[in-house]
Amino acid sequence: MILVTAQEMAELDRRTIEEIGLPGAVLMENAARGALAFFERVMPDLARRRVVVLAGSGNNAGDGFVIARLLHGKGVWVRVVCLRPAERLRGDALLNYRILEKIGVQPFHWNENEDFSSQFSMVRDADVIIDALLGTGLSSPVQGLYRDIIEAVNALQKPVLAVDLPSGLDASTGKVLGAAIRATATATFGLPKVGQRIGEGDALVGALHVVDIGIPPCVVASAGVTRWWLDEELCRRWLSPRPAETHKGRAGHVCLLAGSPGKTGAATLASLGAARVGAGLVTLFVPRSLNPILEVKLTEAMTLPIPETSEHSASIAAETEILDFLHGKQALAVGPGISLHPETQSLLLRLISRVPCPLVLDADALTILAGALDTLGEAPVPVIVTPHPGEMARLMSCRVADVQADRLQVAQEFSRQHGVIVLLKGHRTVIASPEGRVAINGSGTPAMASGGMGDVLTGMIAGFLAQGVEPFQAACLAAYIHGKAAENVCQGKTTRGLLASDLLEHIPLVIGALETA
Ligand SMILES: NC(=O)C1=CN([C@@H]2O[C@H](COP(=O)(O)OP(=O)(O)OC[C@H]3O[C@@H](n4cnc5c(N)ncnc54)[C@H](O)[C@@H]3O)[C@@H](O)[C@H]2O)[C@H](O)CC1
Ligand SMILES: [K+]
Repeated sequence: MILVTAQEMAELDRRTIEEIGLPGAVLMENAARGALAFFERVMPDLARRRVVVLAGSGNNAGDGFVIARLLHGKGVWVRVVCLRPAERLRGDALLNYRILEKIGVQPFHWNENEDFSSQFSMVRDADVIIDALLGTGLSSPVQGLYRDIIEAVNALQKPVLAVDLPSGLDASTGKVLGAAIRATATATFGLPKVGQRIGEGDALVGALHVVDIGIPPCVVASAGVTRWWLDEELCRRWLSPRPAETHKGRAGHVCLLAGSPGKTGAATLASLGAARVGAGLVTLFVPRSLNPILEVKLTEAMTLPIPETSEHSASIAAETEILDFLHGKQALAVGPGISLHPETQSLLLRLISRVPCPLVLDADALTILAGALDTLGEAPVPVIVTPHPGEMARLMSCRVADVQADRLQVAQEFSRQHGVIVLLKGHRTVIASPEGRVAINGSGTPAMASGGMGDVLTGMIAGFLAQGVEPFQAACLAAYIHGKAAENVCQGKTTRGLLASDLLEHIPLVIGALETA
């Protein structure tokens, strides 16, 4: 599903109203009705609860007024508390404020000159609070009364149902501006906001539901937004079905350069990750003395013993043999466990500028690359780099905290700067492409924080590349399926003890579920 910023959503609203002719009041009515239907699913006994709607001064408040009207019509005990005078209301919000008055639901207006606690008692006595203070119109850090109310509501530890966004959350960045509501659930309108999926948004929205308010698909399509939330629906679209007459020669040949003493597991996991997403053939380039070990650890994947250094890592002498072998192959993954031996470093940098097939760089290859970023510009093929936050910080010469503070921006900046696809790992993995496409992964579990997970992912990306999936989508599919496989192993029962090798047999099952749904 597409993710939009506040500005993009406002433009979709504007075009729907001004160019298509759907009145704003209709959108508001659709928004409120859809939100209430979702809220009633989240809280089936809502009709028997005492509900307070907290209203601000814009159309988010307008949604709240309509929800109050609908609740009143169902005989629900509902009160509306406005933080701003009615004179501040405009347009559809004012229209629905007046309608509320006419049906006998007189909103209460907060008086900043009177005692906070006594006025707040109405909110404190409610069973459920509906947050219609601020939506996509948030334009500065909340302060004063808004901040006091938000912090007091959060302190109540009562169910809070957010209209469009938890108030105080920036829809475009996921940053909290001053203070933000911690919602039990959020009904958002039209399309999910990128800020609900990154930064602090993911935690603050609670259960998120997208309400169709009637924005025509043609308006969404013409907006040309290339930012996605990676979910089952999207991955199903991007995963082209395998033709019946496929044979292993048609499913691509993945090569990997991985492994060194003590790191044969990384090479094994990456090779099996490639095989498990359906690559036809897999060949692992491995330092000669380690070959007997990998011959035992691997069955389906082949190995090619290559010249090695005195420390049994890949040697610069392997360059010609590797490049010769790569002709006619469809993808190369380099990095898991290759070591930082100077000769291995030289081999990597020479391969990057000569490799004939799409290239995935991970782990030690990224550490080596941090000292030679210009090499990326010499790559004659698409390159996908898969840093975790620490490796991203080294590549960007910044602190890890800077990476994590703005993951989307950091990934997009590096991608554009170096012309590579960036898969920035972590909670909500981000995939960015040089031409501006970006995706946030919706799958995964904290149990994935264990060694080897990245090796499997690297192999999976290479495996999709080998099957002809275009690089951005290959990285996205691998990220989603990798996380979903981990979810399926854990089944919500654990957040620790998951082994990277546990994922392997679940990968084809996740793919199968995507293909058959
Ligand atoms: N997405 C859709 O198709 C629809 C969305 N709807 C709702 O409309 C809001 C956006 O409405 P807007 O009036 O632009 O903004 P808000 O209601 O979010 O608030 C703006 C309001 O608040 C004041 N304000 C801004 N920042 C602050 C602050 N830090 N502290 C205090 N007050 C602040 C600002 O001056 C304005 O007065 C969207 O979220 C949906 O809920 C439509 O209802 C239907 C179509
Ligand atoms: K809100």
